[in-house]
Amino acid sequence: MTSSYVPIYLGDEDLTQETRDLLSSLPSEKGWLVSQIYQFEGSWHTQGLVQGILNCQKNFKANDSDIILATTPKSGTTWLKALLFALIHRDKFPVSSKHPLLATNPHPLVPYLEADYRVSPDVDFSELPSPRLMQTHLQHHSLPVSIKNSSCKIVYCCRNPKDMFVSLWHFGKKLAPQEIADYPIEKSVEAFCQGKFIGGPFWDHVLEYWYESRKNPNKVLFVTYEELKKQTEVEVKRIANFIGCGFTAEKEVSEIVKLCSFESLSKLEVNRQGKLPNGIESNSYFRKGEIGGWRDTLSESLAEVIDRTTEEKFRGSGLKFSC
Ligand SMILES: Nc1ncnc2c1ncn2[C@@H]1O[C@H](COP(=O)(O)O)[C@@H](OP(=O)(O)O)[C@H]1O
Ligand SMILES: C[C@]12CC[C@@H]3c4ccc(OS(=O)(=O)O)cc4CC[C@H]3[C@@H]1CC[C@@H]2O
Repeated sequence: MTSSYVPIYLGDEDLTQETRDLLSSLPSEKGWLVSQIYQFEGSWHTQGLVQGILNCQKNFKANDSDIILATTPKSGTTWLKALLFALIHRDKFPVSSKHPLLATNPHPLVPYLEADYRVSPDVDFSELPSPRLMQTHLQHHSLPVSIKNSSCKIVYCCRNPKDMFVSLWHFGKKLAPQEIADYPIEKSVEAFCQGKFIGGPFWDHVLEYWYESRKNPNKVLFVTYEELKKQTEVEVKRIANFIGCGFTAEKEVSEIVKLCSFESLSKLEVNRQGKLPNGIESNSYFRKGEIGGWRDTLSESLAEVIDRTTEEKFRGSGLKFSC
């Protein structure tokens, strides 16, 4: 059994026989936050997620106009969900006191593919307004074939691994204090560097999308949390052009950037109180929203362990994180 705090879609109830058979053949380990994780197609997942991924790979049919947000967990998913939602729907929802992001957390506004397919294998996204916007944490090679073969666009966002790790560490501490206490930070860094956590290995995830974006720049846009933070308007315009909804008015850009900023979203009642449909407290997705915040949590020696892994993994790729 997975731990009780785990969102229902990551849990291990009602798996199909096909998934049970598959799981019994997969390498498995005690997770850092959940009791058991499984290595499927090179990446680590809970039993429930493996079921969701299989359903999604079998049943999801991408439209040419779809926009897929792909991220590693804790790398700016919430921010990009808000920005992309606001960009895509800006004609229907101009920035005003009635904007949906003022009343709804960004997560329920943008479906999370493998999680939604976990809850319901025949979930229907055909009612979503076009262009449809959906999110995934899947590695590129695990995406449903139709995402790769259609003309839909993929916006990929990652973050420097030390901040990503620290963000996940604090997220876990909030969600599962006991599991974190049982799993000291040194062990978590070790597991992280071995890639053994949901969605890991981090570096393989990033590299795959990095190479895809270079091979096919009209299909995959590579964004980093750091660049988005440092020059938000420039990056938002780049994203808007990529998804085919470029701006004419500068004012529109700055209004969307302001609406989706950490400062604005984190202050809203809807993001401070209550739980999301996945059972996680809404405020868990808003902590510090900074670059380099890892310094408050990681010792120099633990930071070096992550840096060494990054150096090894990214050698020769031309990819570097500034932090
Ligand atoms: N609008 C926003 N702008 C910048 N960072 C944001 C943001 N909304 C959430 N975040 C930060 O993004 C991280 C969560 O990532 P995800 O959305 O992928 O789960 C958290 O980082 P920290 O824990 O470092 O603060 C969170 O604070
Ligand atoms: C999907 C999720 C972000 C990832 C969260 C997560 C990440 C790593 C974990 O560690 S390990 O047990 O695999 O070692 C566990 C979790 C559990 C919760 C996951 C989050 C639920 C909603 C977020 O988008």
